[in-house]
Parts: sequence; C-alpha cells; structure tokens
Amino acid sequence: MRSSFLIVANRLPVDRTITPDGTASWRRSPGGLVTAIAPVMQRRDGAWLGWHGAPDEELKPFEHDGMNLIPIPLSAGEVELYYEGFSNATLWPLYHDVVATPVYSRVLWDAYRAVNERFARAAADTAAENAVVWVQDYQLQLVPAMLRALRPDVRIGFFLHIPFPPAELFWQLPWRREILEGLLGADLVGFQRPGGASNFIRLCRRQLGLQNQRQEISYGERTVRAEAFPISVDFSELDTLVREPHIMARAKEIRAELGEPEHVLLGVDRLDYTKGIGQRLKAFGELLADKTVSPGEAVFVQIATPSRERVEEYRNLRDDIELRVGRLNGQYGVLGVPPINYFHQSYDRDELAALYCAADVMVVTPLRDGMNLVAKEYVACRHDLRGALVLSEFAGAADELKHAYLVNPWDVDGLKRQMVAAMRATPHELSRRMRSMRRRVATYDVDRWAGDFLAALER
Ligand SMILES: O=P(O)(O)OC[C@H]1O[C@H](O[C@H]2O[C@H](CO)[C@@H](O)[C@H](O)[C@H]2O)[C@H](O)[C@@H](O)[C@@H]1O
Ligand SMILES: O=c1ccn([C@@H]2O[C@H](COP(=O)(O)OP(=O)(O)O)[C@@H](O)[C@H]2O)c(=O)[nH]1
Repeated sequence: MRSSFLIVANRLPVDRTITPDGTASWRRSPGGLVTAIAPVMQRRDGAWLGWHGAPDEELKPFEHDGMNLIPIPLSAGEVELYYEGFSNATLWPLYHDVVATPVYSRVLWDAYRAVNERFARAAADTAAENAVVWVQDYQLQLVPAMLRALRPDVRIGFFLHIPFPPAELFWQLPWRREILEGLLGADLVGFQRPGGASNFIRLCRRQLGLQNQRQEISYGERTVRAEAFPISVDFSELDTLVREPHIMARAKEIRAELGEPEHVLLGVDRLDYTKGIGQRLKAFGELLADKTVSPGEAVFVQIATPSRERVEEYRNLRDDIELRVGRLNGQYGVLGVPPINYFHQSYDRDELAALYCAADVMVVTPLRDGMNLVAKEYVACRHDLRGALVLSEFAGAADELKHAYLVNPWDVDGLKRQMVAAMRATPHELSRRMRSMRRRVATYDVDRWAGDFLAALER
C-alpha cells in the first residue's frame, strides 16, 4: 500500500534478534533518533522505511506498536562497508570534529552510494502521489537527490541528527560535492543547531558557487531552505511516567542498593568516543584522589550501552573505559562500595526513568553531540525540581539548557569544579535552575519539533 507520509531512516525502531533458543524477537533499536521519531510516527498515519538490524535477511512489511514498518534489507557486506564503514568510520568522526580519524576509502563510498540508491527506490515505490517524505540522518544524505530524480512530485525533507561540520573539516571529504548535491535534492534541510545550517549554506556557496538569501539557497529552478530545528523528547509522557508509584519506588530502591550515598552521579550514553565518558571518569577519579569526595559518600553510575561493536575505534574505546573503571575501583574502592558502578547493558524506559529520579547529578560531557536527548530526558523527569545537570557546551542541548552546569569536557579542572558545584548546590539553587530548564523542554518538546519541521516543509 502507498503512503502519503514516509519516514526514511537507516534504522527501524526495532531490531530483529534471535534468542538463544532460536526464536526471533524484536528489541528497541539504540539511540536518540528512534526515541524522537517513534512518538511522531505513532501519532500520524504513514510508514517507516529502514533496516531491521539483521544482515542477509529479507522481511515483509509489518505493524509494530501502532507503526507501519517496511524493512529494507542489507547484506553482511553492506553492513560492513556502508553502515560500519562509510557511515560510522568516515562520516561519524568527520562530522564530530574529527575526534577520531576518518577513514576515506572508495570501496566504502561505492557501498554508501549503492545502499542510498536502494533506500531511494524503496521510498519512490512506497510514496503516494504528492506524498511528504522525511529522510533522516547522515547515513542517507544521497537519498533526497536520488528520490527527486525518481519522483519529482513528492515533497522531501531531510533532518541531520548529528552536527554538520565547519567547511574547513568538511573540505577533507573526497566526495564533498556529491554529498552537498545529495542534500540539495530536499526542499528543506534541517539541522540541530543554527551553526550547522550556516556551515551548510557556506559550503554550498564555496563548493557549488550557489547564491543564498539568508536561509534560502537558489539551486537551479528550485529553492532549498536550510534551518535549525532542535530535536526534543516527549516531555509529558516522561513527566507522567515518573509520578507513577512503581517508578518512585524503584528510584528509592536504587539509592538503597547503592548504599544510600550522599551524592549519586549518573552517566547514560551509547559507548561512543564522542560522549566524553573517559573525561568524566578522569574528573571523578581526581576528586577521589584529592579526597574532595570519598567512596560511599559519592557513587558514580555509568551506563554505557553497546554500540557499533565491530568498528575498531569502538572496540578500543571499550577496552579503554573498562580499564579506567577497573583501575579507579581497584584504587579507591572499599569492600562492597565501588565508587563506580559500570554497566555495559541497555535499559528500558522505566528503569532509565527511575535512574534519572535517583540521580543527584546527571553528567553529560560529550566532546561533540548533535543534541543529546539524555540531558533533556533528565530534565523532563525532575518535576521535584531537585537534581543538577552537568552539561557539555559541545552538545546541541547546551543552546537551550543554559541553566545547566555548563562545562568544557577538555578542561578537567573546570569539569571537577562544576561537578563539585552541582553536588554542593542548595535546594533553592537547584530548583531555580531546574524550573527554567523544564520550562524550555516542556515548550519545545518532540511534537513541537516535528510540527515545526513539517509546517516549514509544507510552506
Ligand atoms: O543506529 P546506531 O548506529 O546504533 O546509532 C544510534 C543513533 O545515534 C545517533 O543519534 C543522534 O540522534 C539523536 C537524536 O536526534 C541526537 O540527540 C544525538 O546527538 C545523535 O548522536 C545517530 O545520529 C542516529 O542515526 C543513530 O540511530
Ligand atoms: O540503556 C539505555 C540507554 C539509552 N537509552 C536511550 O537512548 C537515547 C540516547 O539518545 P541521545 O540523543 O542521548 O544519544 P545518541 O545515542 O542518539 O547519540 C535516549 O533516548 C535514551 O533514553 C535507552 O533507551 N536505554
């Protein structure tokens, strides 16, 4: 059946997994893109095209949690070259300020182009006459132009969930022209921050010699708009969830399980080198070393969910983080009281909400991050106006959450100072900051994000 509203993303909201007894089941896909797009899709009629997380498997369209899902197959070779390769070993580090060295390889590029072509064809086959097609993220930057060539009647939006880098970095990419032309196939290109939109406009001028009037780029007969739309969370759903007795009880239980420390600090991230997990552990380790805090008085809970585990940088990162955790616990722990509770596991919404409620200080220290929904989720969960957010200036969320304890994660002393300030803040100070951040996230929630983007696309 054809749809008049399509989401096209690398991932579907669920991954197909095979349990040890051989039965197939579905598990929520990792990351913030799914967190944000799923509620948008559940409230609209339409279909979501994406990969279902299992290589070499062709599946029929199916319904899940009120969403129509259309699986796009990827072979094991394509997973390696397109997903792990060009998407996550080339574009991901390049777009995150080259915090790791990008791999430039023609073989990876060829796979990226071929998979983008498959997504574009699938979208062209599924879109109804004059449909709205909303393409998501860096894995599919060629789809807008490919789809336009196949279906000039449809309206095409594109949203980039990660930062769009400055021209000086983007310039490294041997296929910079092709990527820009791919994106220009859209009618509207959305970014997390205004800086991303202006980087893109500047590159279109420099690389392609195009003219623009503020946000509007003239491209042949068409005009393409480039604008920031900061993504957000389902504020009211989280705000309602954390008032439920089972979440409140679980939050209390978590503090008890941790030994009723005075300060619970929390980190929740995919195990990714952009997230600054090492930097925050270093800062916490130094606070233990100089006895600013003692084990038992302060406990750090770090959830590092498995991510892109076959990419070399991610494997190295895991070794590095686990070595650090082991060393710090070995050096400063006392029997039954490890200062760091580290989990390489994924948790569901209820457990995360309880953890957010149990944490006095949420520590979000990416070296670069498109938005960081974890920061906004923490704010949405703290209707008690307690809790402090330590937030990196390099996360998109820092534009909006100005009353967080803002940090430069490269500055260890600054990071330590802000962690201590957050731990020692008075209830009055905490509520002043939290109230203001909650006002922002409540107003600019995920519905507002999608509504603003789609309204701009329709204009
Ligand atoms: O699909 P994976 O390779 O397992 O990675 C998970 C997702 O990571 C990235 O998330 C980004 O989107 C968030 C929501 O906009 C944003 O808050 C965060 O800063 C980004 O890193 C990636 O962009 C997604 O495509 C992945 O699905
Ligand atoms: O064990 C976990 C850890 C994280 N998340 C969710 O994963 C998303 C992470 O999004 P974010 O924007 O912070 O970063 P990303 O992983 O997309 O880079 C958030 O919605 C978290 O609630 C989750 O469901 N289970």
